[in-house]
Amino acid sequence: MPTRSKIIYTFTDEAPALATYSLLPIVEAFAASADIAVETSDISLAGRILANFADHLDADKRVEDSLAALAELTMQPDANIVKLPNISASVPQLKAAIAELQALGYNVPNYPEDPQTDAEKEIRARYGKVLGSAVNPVLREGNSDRRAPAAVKAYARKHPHSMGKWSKASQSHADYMRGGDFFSSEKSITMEKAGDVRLEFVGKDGQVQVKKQLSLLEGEVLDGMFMSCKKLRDFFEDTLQDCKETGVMWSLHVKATMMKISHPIVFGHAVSVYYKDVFDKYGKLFDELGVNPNNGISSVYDKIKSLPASQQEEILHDIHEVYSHRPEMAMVDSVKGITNLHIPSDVIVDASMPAMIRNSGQMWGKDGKQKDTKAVMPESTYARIYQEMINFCKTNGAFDPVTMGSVPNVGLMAQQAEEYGSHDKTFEMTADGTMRVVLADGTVLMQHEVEKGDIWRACQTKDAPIRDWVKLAVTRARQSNTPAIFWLDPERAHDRELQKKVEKYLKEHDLSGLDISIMGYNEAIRVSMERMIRGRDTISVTGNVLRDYLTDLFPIMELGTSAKMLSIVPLMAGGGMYETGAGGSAPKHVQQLIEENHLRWDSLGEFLALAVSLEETGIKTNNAKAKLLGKTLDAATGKLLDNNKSPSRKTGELDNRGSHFYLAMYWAQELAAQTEDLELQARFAPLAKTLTENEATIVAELNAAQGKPVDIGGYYRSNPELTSKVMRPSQTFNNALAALR
Ligand SMILES: NC(=O)C1=CN([C@@H]2O[C@H](COP(=O)(O)OP(=O)(O)OC[C@H]3O[C@@H](n4cnc5c(N)ncnc54)[C@H](OP(=O)(O)O)[C@@H]3O)[C@@H](O)[C@H]2O)C=CC1
Ligand SMILES: O=C(O)CCC(=O)C(=O)O
Ligand SMILES: [Mg+2]
Repeated sequence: MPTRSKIIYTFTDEAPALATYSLLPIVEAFAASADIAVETSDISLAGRILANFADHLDADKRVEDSLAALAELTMQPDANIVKLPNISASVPQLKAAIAELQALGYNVPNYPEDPQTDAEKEIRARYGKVLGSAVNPVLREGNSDRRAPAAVKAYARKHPHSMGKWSKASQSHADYMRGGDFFSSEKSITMEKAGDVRLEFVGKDGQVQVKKQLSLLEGEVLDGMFMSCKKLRDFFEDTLQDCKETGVMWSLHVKATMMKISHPIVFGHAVSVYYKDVFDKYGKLFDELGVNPNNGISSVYDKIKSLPASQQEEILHDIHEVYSHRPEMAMVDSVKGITNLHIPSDVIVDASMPAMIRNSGQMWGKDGKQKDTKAVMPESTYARIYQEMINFCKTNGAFDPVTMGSVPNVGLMAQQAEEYGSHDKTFEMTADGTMRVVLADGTVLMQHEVEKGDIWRACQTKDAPIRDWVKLAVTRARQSNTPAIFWLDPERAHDRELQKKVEKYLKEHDLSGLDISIMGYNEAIRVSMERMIRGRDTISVTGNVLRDYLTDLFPIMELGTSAKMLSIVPLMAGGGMYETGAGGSAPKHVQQLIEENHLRWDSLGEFLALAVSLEETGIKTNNAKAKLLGKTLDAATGKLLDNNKSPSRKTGELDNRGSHFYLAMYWAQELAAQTEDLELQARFAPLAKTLTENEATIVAELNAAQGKPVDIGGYYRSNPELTSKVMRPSQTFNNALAALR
């Protein structure tokens, strides 16, 4: 008998966490038959807060630091982790989670927005570890392989999702800075040998302030770049004037969650430029109150609550006045009056831009109607790809999911590559001067003249992940017999350094019969789209940010959502992490569950990830039963797609729980029908029979639960008993599953 192996199933937030309450009992029951333990690991936002403040909690309320344990596991060759998406918290979300935990009796400290004392600074630093994208960069000790499996693509062709029509007259477009942004100032070097560098600021008075010391490895690529605060603010003002003149709606698309230091600052400038009159008039008062535009206009609403009613009304009146002379702004929720600038985590570029493009290039205005939009994305580095796609749709019309090919991605992300690892090397300048990168021997590697308010950052990309990324690209090209394009822009200093390495490492592989090329971003996306509308597939091999953007952009066009992607992270130490989908944690879905007890979250990403995870367990531990479980799970998923048993968006129809029931039934049927393993056949035959015979009863029980509000006792840390009850409402199904054990 093989040794008992372990799959770690992460417990996260929002919709995927809710889905876990229903899916995990099924997975545990099936996996046990192959002697596999499925262990959960709580990396939810609430869990991470508690783990970081264990010393503030009573002994019975302490939790272990699961993220740290998982991070260690990624370095082990036997790691097998199914990673669901988690909240990357903005400051307002973090504060809401803290308040909820405090109300539940957890004695965690308040978030110090303006820390003064050493104690406050220490608390703030600890919360800094929880803020923003704090999980993925820690666990992603491998590069990324994301694609639509054949069965999923076939499903999308058979049941195409709706696509908004494109008009040649559409005024929608992407707008980005033409100078003064990171792209314009990027400098890049490759370390010839390992060495220490200092990132330092030299003031006008010659004073040197060391901001950060880094130990760089041989072959490591280091970039430095900055965004001019003045030019950014001028750019925002210009975009607003342009919208005012042309009548096009204004929207902002950044990634304040993942780019947790630089993008909230960019977002904050957008807020204080759009509402300039208000910030000019009340600047001093807002400073006293602690208003922070980086947290959105909601920060004003929040902080003025302490003022007398009349003064609050005056400020609200002035905010309202702004709308009369500023262009219309895209809404997140027009019914509730929540705009694009409300909080920084509502509009996240990787998901928001494809949603807009899929929607005829339009977003929703304050009257709830769709309108042409200027999509403002200050950083021009990557914004141009969206303009290319918009142009393409204007010329060729919307993409057709029935005929279009696919653009899978091989993304460089291991060891916090590129911008996504830049947070501890990102600084908002407090004075005019020079930022420079200096070797230990005093050699200046690069420098930039900066002004107060500018955002300067450095990015690191290690050599080993680059080499691994090239290998992964060649492997995928070979295995899928698909052309692969490295998206490397000759205009970018960083990409020129990368290109040298790509050319070098490609030589390590047998490339015979493969079609591998290197292109700038504009050309790469154009060629990929031209091939795509002719039904052809093209692998995009990209850096970390494009990985993120493209793995929502193309899947949302092809499949309607990125949740249906197979997302594998072959860990460099030999283990595997299987991410579910490429999308997020869908907060709107939780709202629908609470109001109507319907969960439209599609767990397809979880099904796909689990099948690979089981198969890998089987291969690595020589466990034939595990392999068979993986194979039959894949077949069951195919059947589920074929029979259209994915969750519906409408309350009263099959939802997440119903789709889990069908998965279990098809999986049991597959196991009962196979003859490779008679023990498994005998074990699952009774379950297959019970579920098949009781299909109508179970679906009726599941659907009958819907339509009424439910209480799960919390948002960030819901009550496990209440949530489990809500997520497992069919007694017939629960009993059948229990009988398997
Ligand atoms: N890997 C990770 O850990 C990731 C985490 N995130 C986090 O997720 C949160 C929300 O991010 P956001 O950018 O708004 O994007 P999401 O990907 O959560 O949502 C965008 C929309 O996509 C649809 N969608 C996404 N996943 C599914 C699914 N499994 N089933 C059905 N529909 C789905 C939903 O559309 P509709 O509402 O129309 O049904 C949803 O509203 C943030 O906290 C973000 O940081 C984001 C990306 C990755
Ligand atoms: O970690 C995050 O905040 C988001 C990750 C993400 O969007 C992705 O990897 O596609
Ligand atoms: Mg993403």
